[in-house]
Amino acid sequence: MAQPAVLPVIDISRFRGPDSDRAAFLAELRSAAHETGFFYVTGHGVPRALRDEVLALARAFFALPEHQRLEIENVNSPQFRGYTRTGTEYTAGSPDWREQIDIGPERAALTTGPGDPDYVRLVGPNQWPSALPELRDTVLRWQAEALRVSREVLRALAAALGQDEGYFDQWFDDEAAVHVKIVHYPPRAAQDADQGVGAHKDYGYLALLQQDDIGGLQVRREDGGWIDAVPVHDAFVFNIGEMLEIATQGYLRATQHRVVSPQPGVHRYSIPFFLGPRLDAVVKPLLLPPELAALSRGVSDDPDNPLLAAFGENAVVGWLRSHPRVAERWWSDVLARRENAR
Ligand SMILES: O=C(O)CCC(=O)C(=O)O
Ligand SMILES: [Fe+2]
Repeated sequence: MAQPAVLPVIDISRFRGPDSDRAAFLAELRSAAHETGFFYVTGHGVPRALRDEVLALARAFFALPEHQRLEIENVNSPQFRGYTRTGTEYTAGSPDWREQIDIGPERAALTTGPGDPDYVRLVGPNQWPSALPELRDTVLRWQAEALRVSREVLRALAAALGQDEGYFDQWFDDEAAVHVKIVHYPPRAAQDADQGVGAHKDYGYLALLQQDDIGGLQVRREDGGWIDAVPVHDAFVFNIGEMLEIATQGYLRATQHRVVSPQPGVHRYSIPFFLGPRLDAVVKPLLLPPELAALSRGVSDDPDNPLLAAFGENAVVGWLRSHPRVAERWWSDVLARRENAR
């Protein structure tokens, strides 16, 4: 099969358009999601002003003096929310050259008892910088819009897979475990040190990305080459997460991608949004129409990073692994219990 050089563009407003166009729209979406697992989404209705505002605030936050960024460092947060410095996150054994803020659903922490699952401790408030008070309101509005658009894309995907469009809805209510990152990729430190973020797949169901106009995101092709996800005006980049790969037994695929660091003197800002379900969600394989099931490729599970069908436990394992300092400070009892159980 010829390898695509550019990612397909999906106009999501066609999903609510004339009935006569529905089958063609769903076929386009299905092939974009099955073949590359990455596509641009236009027609999403997120106001330009909000998208500009959130990027402008991202630039303003990362321009703050370090002590003001560290005011919201994630070690302060039992829920892994807040700021992480450049070079402290690793992908495939090498440090990623980016700094970021992790933001989740804005909720009060729950009081937990001995019988509660560990994931209940992931529920809680975000941290917001006192030096940039506007950030909270703007990011929460953007988060709500990203949730709206990604749920709509998920409904369209359910329909494209021969299900009722509400098939996934029960796991994606107001308690869905969504995750926003606000990311700054500083210029590369040396010409060959270009790992903004190393090659990886996203977990969750879908990821939505708002990027600025610098570029650097690359998507793995089947033949091992890379496609540049060049910035497209007014479009979000969408990709399939590992949970949808599991649910479709590999009919949809979570494609690897990476970010190449900007050139010296150039800074890139991006805002990824990961659509996770409720923490108590359990992923069940869906029953695909036979003609699609015949094209399922199975789930490509990594023995170093096994995927669990129970979403909340998956999230706990992922956070404990990726932020050991937060884990030691706030989750030492859980770590000890898990260690003893091995
Ligand atoms: O910043 C980007 O362009 C993509 C980031 C990404 O892939 C991630 O954070 O998972
Ligand atoms: Fe990613």
